[in-house]
Order: sequence, then C-alpha cells, then structure tokens
Amino acid sequence: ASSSYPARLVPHPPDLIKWVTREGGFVHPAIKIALHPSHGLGLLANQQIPKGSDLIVLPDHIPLRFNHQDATHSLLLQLARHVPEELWAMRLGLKLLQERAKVGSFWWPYISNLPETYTVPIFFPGEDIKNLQYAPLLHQVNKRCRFLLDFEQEVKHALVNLTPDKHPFGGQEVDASSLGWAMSAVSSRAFRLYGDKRPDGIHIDIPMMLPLIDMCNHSFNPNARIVQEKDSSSKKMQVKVVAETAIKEDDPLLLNYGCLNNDFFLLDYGFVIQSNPYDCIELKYDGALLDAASSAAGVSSPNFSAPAPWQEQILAQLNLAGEASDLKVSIGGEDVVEGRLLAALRVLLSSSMETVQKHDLNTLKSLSAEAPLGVANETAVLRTLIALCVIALGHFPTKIMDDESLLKQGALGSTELAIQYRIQKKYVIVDAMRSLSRRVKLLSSKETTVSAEG
Ligand SMILES: C[S@@+](CC[C@H](N)C(=O)[O-])C[C@H]1O[C@@H](n2cnc3c(N)ncnc32)[C@H](O)[C@@H]1O
Repeated sequence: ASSSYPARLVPHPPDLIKWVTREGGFVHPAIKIALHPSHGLGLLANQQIPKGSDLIVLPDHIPLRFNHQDATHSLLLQLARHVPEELWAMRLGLKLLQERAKVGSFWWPYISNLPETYTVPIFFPGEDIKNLQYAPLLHQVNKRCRFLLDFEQEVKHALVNLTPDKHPFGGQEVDASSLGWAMSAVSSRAFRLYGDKRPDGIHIDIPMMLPLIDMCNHSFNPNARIVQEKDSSSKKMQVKVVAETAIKEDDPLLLNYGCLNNDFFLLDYGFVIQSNPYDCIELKYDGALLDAASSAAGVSSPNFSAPAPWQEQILAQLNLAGEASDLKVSIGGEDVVEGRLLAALRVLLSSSMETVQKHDLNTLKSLSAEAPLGVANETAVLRTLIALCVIALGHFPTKIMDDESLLKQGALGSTELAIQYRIQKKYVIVDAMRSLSRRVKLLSSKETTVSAEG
C-alpha cells in the first residue's frame, strides 16, 4: 500500500485523546497515536491488551453526523438534496464544512486534527488520472469531478446575498476544492452505523465521523472492531472499539474498512492494497467481444452474437439480455469469474438445450460445479475466458514490466499511486488466467485418465 504522511489542518492540533477523555469518553491507557511508515497516523498499543477489552468508547455527543431534524440546517438540507445517493459522503461533508467554518465549534479539536489533503484521484493532476489506465475507474473519477464542479455552482447560487448570520459556512467561500476536501475527509473516515429507529422498527443506516476511532488504519485481518451499544446509565447510544484479538505491545490497532475492491479503496480512501483478494476487473458482456475471444481460443463457430432463442431466454434470466439487463460482469476476486458470465459462456457454448436444462442456474453459475455441461464445453468456456483476459490485458497501454520499471525509477505521489493501482488490476487478470489455466490442465488430465481407464 502506498500513502505518504498527510499534514493536519493546523500545524499543532490539540491532543485528541485528551479531548475524547475530557468529553466523557474512554481511551485505553495503553493506546497512543503514532506515525505509521506508510499509512499516515495510526493508533498503537504500547503494552499488551487482552482480547475483548474496550479500547475506545465515544459517548453519543462525540460522533459527527448530519442531523436531519436540526432546523438550523434547512439550507444544508436543501443543498444535500442535490447530492446523489452514491456520493453520500458529500452530505455529511456539508456538515463538516459548516463545523470547520464555525468559530468555537464543539468539533474543532477533532476537525483540526484531520488531514489537510487527501490522496484520492479527484485531486490527481490530469496526467495521473490518465495513468490509472482503467476505464471504469476513469469514469468514476470524471463523474466525481464533474459533480464537484456543478455542485460548486449550486452552492454558490444558494449562498448569494446571504447575510453572515444566515450563511451556513460563516460567510466563507465554498468551492469545488473545499467541497472535494470535505467529501474525501468523510469518505475516507466515516463509518456507517445504525441511526434512530424508524416508525416501522427498522434502524436507518447513518454515516458518522468517529473522532479518534477514525485514527485506526485498515487491515483485512483486523485486531479491533466497532461495536455500537446503549449506555446502561444514560440509555444513549455509544460507539466502542473492542479488541477482537489479544493485542501485543507495539501492535497497531487495525479495523476492517470493508471487503472492498481497489476501486473503492482508491476512490474513497486514497490507497490501494496489494494482492487485494477482493479486487476484480469489470468487463462489458458483449457478443462480438466474446466471439472474438472464443475464436482466439480456437473454439469452433461460437455464436455469442446470435444466440438461439432458448439461450437468449437464459441470458435474460441472468440479466444479460432484455430490458432490465445489467451488462457489467467481473473477473477476479474470490469467485475468479462472476457467476453470470460463467453461466452465460457455458450455455452459449453448448448446443444441447436438453443438457443445459438438466441443471439449475446456480449450478451453471458456480465454478466449483465440475464441468456441468461436459468436459469439452467446460474446456471451451475456460479457454474463452483466458482469451478474454488476454484481450483485457491488451487494453492497458503499458505492460506490468513497464510499470515496475517506472516504480523502480522512483515515481512518486499520485503517479506512484496510479501505477500501483493499474499494476494491481493487471495482476488480477494474470491471477485469474493462472487459475483458469490450472482448471484446463486438471480437466485434460481427468479426461486422459478417463479415456485411459476406458
Ligand atoms: C480512517 S483514516 C486512518 C487514519 C489516517 N492514517 C490518518 O493519518 O489520519 C483512513 C486513511 O488512513 C490511510 N490508511 C489506512 N489504512 C491504510 C492501509 N492499509 N494502507 C495505506 N493507507 C492506509 C489512508 O490514507 C486512509 O484514507
């Protein structure tokens, strides 16, 4: 993973541990804030802590959230309505900007400790956005940049002629860059927790910024986890971090931010994870592309572009044809091949409707189901997938070797991050190809054994 040390909003911010404690929170005496060599600041245990111990407890008034009932927020609420659901971080970001601008804000000790800048791609220079080389991510980055520029105009329009007492940001100017700062501060640090109960009894999922808790860095093998519970005396909600395992002296406290692919880690958090088991690449399900892949794999007369009506029906069940179709499919990650793509290939490379109809869709979608439509079909499917991987790899303008040598030459900052990101995408494809080739070999050895036995 790659990330440099981010300067804080002010040069010498107040001690966050003292602030949390003073506000009635609890911080385990063995926990310190310390600089991690590549993850920025983090929390560290300076002595052993047993499993199950409370590490941090925040009372109800410390988390920063967007309070929809608060009448002083009417203008913020109005602005928040312009934010699409997927950019929810911008909504809480508006509240963060408001508190950042407010003189004497309760949260200033927290806000002043936030990083001054973020390594997310919306702040990359154009050259490094291009350096990402992967169209689905470029699309997301461009979408976010465009949103911020449009939203800047909307905010400016809403604030024009407001007297300072009515101005939600204390009269301070808000532009795409400060909006981007706030959105990134939230996306990289907020946790989605249960909010109040709705009348129907269902808890609403509310993003909150959790001071101090958000100093924990990420690991897929965390030693701590967040627990939300009611304080037994005040009956109010409190948020805790609890030791998930025994923690040794000098161990960092690590939370799992989620089993996310590198697109989310880069877009929202500004880092990428090497050998991320959840990383994958996205492809468009496209008949012509699959015909090309199949032909390259030596499969005779593939008919992806012109499926038979019974095949078309199954494609519709897989949401790969018809009005409600979703043509985005993925390769890599835990499943190696998305089940819908696998099933589609198995079905379209089979000429026997009867054989296909013997199996349910779940079997056809599963790579662990061994050659459900026969060894010849499975081999053609796997070879087509491998050829698809080769095509996908060919779409990247540079090769892994080129990228590695650029890193060795000392690419820095956003250039390094962009190269790291695209190398990892290419490794996802290479790993998928390896795994698929292993399966082809296994099938052919089984076939040889069977024919030898026969
Ligand atoms: C919730 S904050 C954690 C505290 C943060 N390190 C700081 O300096 O304030 C999340 C940020 O920490 C960094 N980070 C966390 N886990 C990381 C990891 N495994 N690898 C690289 N950077 C990480 C990233 O910059 C990320 O956006």
